[in-house]
Amino acid sequence: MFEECIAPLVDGLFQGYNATVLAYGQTGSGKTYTMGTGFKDGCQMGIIPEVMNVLFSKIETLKHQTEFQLNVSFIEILKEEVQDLLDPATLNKSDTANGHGGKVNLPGKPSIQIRETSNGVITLAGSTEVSVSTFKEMATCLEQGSLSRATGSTNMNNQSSRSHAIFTITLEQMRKLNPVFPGDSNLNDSMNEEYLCAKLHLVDLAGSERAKRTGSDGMRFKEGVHINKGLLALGNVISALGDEKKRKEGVHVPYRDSKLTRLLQDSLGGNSRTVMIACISPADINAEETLNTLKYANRARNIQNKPIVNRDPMSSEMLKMRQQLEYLQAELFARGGCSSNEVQVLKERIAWLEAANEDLCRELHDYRSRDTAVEQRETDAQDGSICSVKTDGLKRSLHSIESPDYQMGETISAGDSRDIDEEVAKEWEHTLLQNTMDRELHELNRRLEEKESEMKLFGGVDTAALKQHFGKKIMELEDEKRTVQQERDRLLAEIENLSAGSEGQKLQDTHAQKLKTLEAQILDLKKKEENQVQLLKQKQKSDEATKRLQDEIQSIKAQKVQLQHRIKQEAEQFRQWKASQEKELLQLRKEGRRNEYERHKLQAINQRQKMVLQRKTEEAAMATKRLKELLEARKSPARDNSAIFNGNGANGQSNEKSLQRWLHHELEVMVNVHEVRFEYEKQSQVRVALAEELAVLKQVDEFASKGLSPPRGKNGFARASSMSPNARTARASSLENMLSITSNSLVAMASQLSEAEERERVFTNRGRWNQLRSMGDAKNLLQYMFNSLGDARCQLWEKEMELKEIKEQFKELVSLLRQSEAQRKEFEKELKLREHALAVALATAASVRLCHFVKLFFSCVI
Ligand SMILES: Nc1ncnc2c1ncn2[C@@H]1O[C@H](COP(=O)(O)OP(=O)(O)OP(=O)(O)O)[C@@H](O)[C@H]1O
Repeated sequence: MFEECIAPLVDGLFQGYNATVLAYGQTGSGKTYTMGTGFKDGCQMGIIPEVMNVLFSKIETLKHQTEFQLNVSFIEILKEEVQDLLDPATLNKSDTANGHGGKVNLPGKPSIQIRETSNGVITLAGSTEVSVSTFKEMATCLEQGSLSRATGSTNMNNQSSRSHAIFTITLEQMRKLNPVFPGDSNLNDSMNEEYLCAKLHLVDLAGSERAKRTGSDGMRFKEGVHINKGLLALGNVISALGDEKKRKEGVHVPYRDSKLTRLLQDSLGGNSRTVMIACISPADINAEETLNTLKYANRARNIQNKPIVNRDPMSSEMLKMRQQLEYLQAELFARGGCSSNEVQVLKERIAWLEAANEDLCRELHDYRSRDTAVEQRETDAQDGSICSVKTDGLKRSLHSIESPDYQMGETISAGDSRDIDEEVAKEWEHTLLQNTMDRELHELNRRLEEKESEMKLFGGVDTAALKQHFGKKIMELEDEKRTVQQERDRLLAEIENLSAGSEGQKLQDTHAQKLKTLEAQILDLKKKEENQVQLLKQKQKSDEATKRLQDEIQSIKAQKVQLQHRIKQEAEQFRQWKASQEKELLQLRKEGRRNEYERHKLQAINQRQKMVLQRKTEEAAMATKRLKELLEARKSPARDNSAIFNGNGANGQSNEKSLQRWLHHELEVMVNVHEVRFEYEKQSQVRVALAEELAVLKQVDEFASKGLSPPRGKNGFARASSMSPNARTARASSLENMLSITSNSLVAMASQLSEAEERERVFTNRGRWNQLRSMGDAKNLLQYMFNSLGDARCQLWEKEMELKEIKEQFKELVSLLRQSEAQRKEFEKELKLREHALAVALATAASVRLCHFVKLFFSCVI
């Protein structure tokens, strides 16, 4: 953990970054153990001793180039009071005071105050800061402070920390920097130094605790209340900082609610790199606390700090000046002595700037023309002119939308397919537009980056400083020129005054020589001055070019913002359109599903009807066939009769049998005719119903084709008009099919019936009994008929009895069914009552638990 989380913070200290390590968790979970705040007898366990090790070994390696100064302070917050653990006065008393809250501020010693400096840094006024230079010294401080810290025994920890402890290491460093002017290190020492100061807070918080579990009472209980209060305030701060929503809303962060949060203000959301260690217990009895700690830590993860390098203001200023100086040095060095080169460089720069400017103008023009084209496309799309380009992708997507299944094909018919066309075209158009705009944005970004990097070439140049520098230089040159000119004038005057003697001649020569040199100097100075003026002018030009470049960048940025805004708008419009489309599609799908269901239902009805009809028709056909056969058999009565009555007249018994067969046959014909007539009537009724339904369907279709709504309230119209056109067609064709089947069957039956009637007419009156030739035959037949009638009656009676029995059984079944239905209702009622009772019981239990929790919460707060 140290390598992963803490070592980088220690490294950061050397770069001037503040850091904080916080250990948080329930009592007895190992915070003190982890932090090493219980450092005793040189036993090096925990983070603080480890930090000390790394710190001193690093100082050892860097000490030849940096001066270090280390200070430590160690304080604790006990019952909302800040106590100094390194105060020599309290140190002596610690033996007696420790562990039992016997800590009191010594009389005369002002208590430690938390202050905030003008630049928002939190300081502790009155706390002892011990300067240390070795590991041992620092370890002594830690050990002494740890000994002075308030600890006490609870049920959950033998040596429970009763306060929040903060061990602070302040690292000050004075770094030697490389001199700006090589070989000029004696110029100003302070300019070649950098001062950094960083603080590392190592915080061992007191553990959150529940009085019931820690078994604390009296003073220990009061301590616990204070501890929880401080932790609650810390929780509120973490919550305000860690909740993104709250952060965005700018919710007030209650740092001032407790001393702990006030002291850690910088560490939580401020200028510090902070690590929070969540100490948890693996015991299941602590599961709730463990979960709370993890939630706490999870929230703390979202806090965003803003660490900065803590350089002292003088040092920062110095750094800035150094950078400026270095730049000027470089400029001077680049321009020194070779003015024509310099002019050349400037000229090149101007030419390049002008070319860049032209490029920018051209791009701007391109962009504007593209922008107009996009706008044109937009207006076209609004006018409803759908893009005529139909790519493969478009066709594919059209196909995929059209294909799904029957009901979609049914619902998305002619008119709807146009909608799909429009939808796909719109989607396609949106993608096209979005792509174009994205490309444009990308292009703009690229150019902006290009321009900005070009600007950087100029950006680094402090033009005002350069101008000032050149102005100063020109003034200096002018001064120098003036001095030289004055010298020359003086020499000229001297030459004139000198007599023409040899001495004078000699002096004159020397003066003339001097004069020449001076003239040459003046010329040289003039040249330099001109060069400087030229440079200044070039500089101005380059400034103008820079300004133009800046303007261009601004304009590109404005365009970029506009484009981004349009992309956003377009995306939003498309999203809304898409949502409405999806809603419509959903509606259509729903309708489609309904239609599909209807279609299946109709199919099933058609199928069933058809089957029933077929069965009936088959039965009718059978009856008709039988009738036909019977009638065929009766067509040759003479032959039969002769066979019956003449051929075997001698045999009386066989004659009797023949007569009986004849009677049977006659009866069978009669029954059969009855059956066929019955079937005929039934089928006629079915046919009428089918024909009526078909007529209604056709009328509804007619109305629909005319765009009218069919008359309301008319029989069958409502059902037919609720059907989809396709379903109507399917039903109509099925009806026609069934009609043709019934027609055929009816025709066959009608022909047989008419034949039977014809025959019947022949046998009316006594024609039927012409078969009987003698009284004996008649008596025999009558006897046979009487017997048959008697048998039939007896059978009828038996059947009636059976029917009666079945009816009785049916009645019993119905009453049983009613009883079981009543019982079911009773059960349901009872079940509902029980459910209600259970819900009430649960709610009561929950409210009791809530009350208990609230009570507990208030007791903690109090
Ligand atoms: N990782 C560990 N390995 C071994 N012992 C541990 C470990 N963590 C904690 N302990 C032991 O558990 C006991 C309680 O630990 P510690 O005092 O650090 O808890 P704490 O969280 O600081 O409690 P409190 O909040 O009450 O001060 C100590 O005896 C400590 O030595």
